[in-house]
Amino acid sequence: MVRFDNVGLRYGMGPEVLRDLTFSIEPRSFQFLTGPSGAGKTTLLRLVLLALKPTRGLITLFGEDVSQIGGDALTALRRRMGVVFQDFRLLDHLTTYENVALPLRVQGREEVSYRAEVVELLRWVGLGERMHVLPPVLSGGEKQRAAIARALIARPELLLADEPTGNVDPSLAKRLLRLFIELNRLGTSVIIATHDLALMDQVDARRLVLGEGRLHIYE
Ligand SMILES: Nc1ncnc2c1ncn2[C@@H]1O[C@H](COP(=O)(O)OP(=O)(O)OP(=O)(O)O)[C@@H](O)[C@H]1O
Repeated sequence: MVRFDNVGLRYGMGPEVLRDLTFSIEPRSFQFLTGPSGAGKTTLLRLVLLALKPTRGLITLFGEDVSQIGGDALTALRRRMGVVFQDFRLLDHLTTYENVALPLRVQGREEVSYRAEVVELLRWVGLGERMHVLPPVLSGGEKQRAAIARALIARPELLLADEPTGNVDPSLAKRLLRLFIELNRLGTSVIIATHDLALMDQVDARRLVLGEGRLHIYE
């Protein structure tokens, strides 16, 4: 569902941050993306999300060469992905509940059809008591859980998560990891970018390791 062929990326006139990446992400697969700080994990996720264009090489997403499509078709591809950003990107004027329900509202669904689902997921991530407050009053860990719930709610085909357990304690990190595994079991491909070795050790999953611009894959 994602294929990179000899992809390179540089920011402006800077050095190549990613060099000759060739790999693919299979449907229903689960993998970690890791490597030292500054290795390019966020950059790679932004390429998959179509938030950045490669400087060279070919990216194929859901079978489409992304350099050949634009506008509405790109928006349609993006909607098939769920994302947890490092900085959460919650909308401050919407409640926690409304933020999490947003992907379903965008799909044009009626609130009666999803209300119970959103409330159940919020309870699962421990935000049952916080669903009617605005994001500015949430703690860092609560924001992170709201961002995760928003990324999962529409059961995307591909989920990208950038350090999704960076702000929570180990027991909650374990619980959130179970949520990602459950989503994967239901058919979503999952890519989790993380530094957290203890988290990775909990699952026997493929590891994509970035270093010096190159990718090494451990199956
Ligand atoms: N917008 C940008 N403009 C210029 N350079 C950038 C930009 N974004 C990232 N970089 C550089 O690209 C390299 C890779 O950054 P990236 O954020 O992808 O790494 P990372 O592996 O996600 O790091 P971390 O684990 O610290 O989040 C770094 O050297 C960074 O300074």
